[in-house]
Amino acid sequence: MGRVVTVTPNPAIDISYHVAGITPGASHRVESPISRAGGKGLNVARVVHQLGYPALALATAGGTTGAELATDLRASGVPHRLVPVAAETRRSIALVDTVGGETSIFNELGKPLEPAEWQALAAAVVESLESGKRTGVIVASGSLPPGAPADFYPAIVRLAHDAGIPAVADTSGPAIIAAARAGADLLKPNHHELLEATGESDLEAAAKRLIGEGAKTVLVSAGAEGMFAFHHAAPGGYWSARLPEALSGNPTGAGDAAVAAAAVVLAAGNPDIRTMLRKATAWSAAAVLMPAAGEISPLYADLEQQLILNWKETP
Ligand SMILES: O=P(O)(O)OC[C@@]1(O)O[C@H](CO)[C@@H](O)[C@@H]1O
Repeated sequence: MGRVVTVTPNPAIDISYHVAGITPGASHRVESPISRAGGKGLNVARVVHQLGYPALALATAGGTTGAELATDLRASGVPHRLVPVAAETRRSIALVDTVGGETSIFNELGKPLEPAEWQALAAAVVESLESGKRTGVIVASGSLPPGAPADFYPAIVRLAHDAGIPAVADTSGPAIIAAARAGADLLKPNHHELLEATGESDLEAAAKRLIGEGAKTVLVSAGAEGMFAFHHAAPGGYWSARLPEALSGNPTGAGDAAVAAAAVVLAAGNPDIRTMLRKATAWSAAAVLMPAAGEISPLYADLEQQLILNWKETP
């Protein structure tokens, strides 16, 4: 199987605070803060690597947080290449209420990159494709920092297609529409990102809009409701998958685990939508059981056995 190459222009140092009972306006003590290299594409590469599949993470890194990100990534053993940038790498904070069951996420926007830094990141993608190692899929993940070139993710999709391999994009805002128009093989927005980016009020209409724009498959993660899969060759309906009972835990990175699963399926040259949906839903649920993003519980295979899969015909 070819490796999964992930591209993360706007990575983050992810800080997770687990607190038993969060009261807005109150002061809280945090016993065991977790701090690690994050950002969607790094989480995808971590999960792919954890499950023993080949991965390469490409990302930017700058300033002290960038140095911290580099140290943590090195320690993780995930194969990676970091493009040095002048701007300080951002932080993202997840507040997990272990009693209330709610998680709140605070994503810094990130700082603008220089045009030469964007070119260096794109060049790293080209070099990964030209290296002797076979790449099976390219995954472009995460929000873009302010001032990012609108064409960056579409350009990544084109690079993948020129190399004859599929491209996945997991992002938000106008970048999702741009990736769809470039013909991305898979888009994986969450429910809220999907409605926000398309301006639709209904999940099905919104996903079909992305297919209409040019995306081949749209996987929508919808928390406790599970996951929905729309495919361009099956316009008469969509698949859904969910567990009999939703799991509680830390949902940060659950979507990235879903992307990791879908990327492994695509890289193996088996783009069957049901296989992709099953694996993506199970890995995503297994991520909720872990304290921080970028890893999944070994229970993922058991969870896959429990899934309820449905095909819904639509007019
Ligand atoms: O600002 P983005 O890129 O949309 O989200 C960033 C982020 O919250 O997403 C990951 C979880 O999916 C975290 O590791 C990370 O910091």
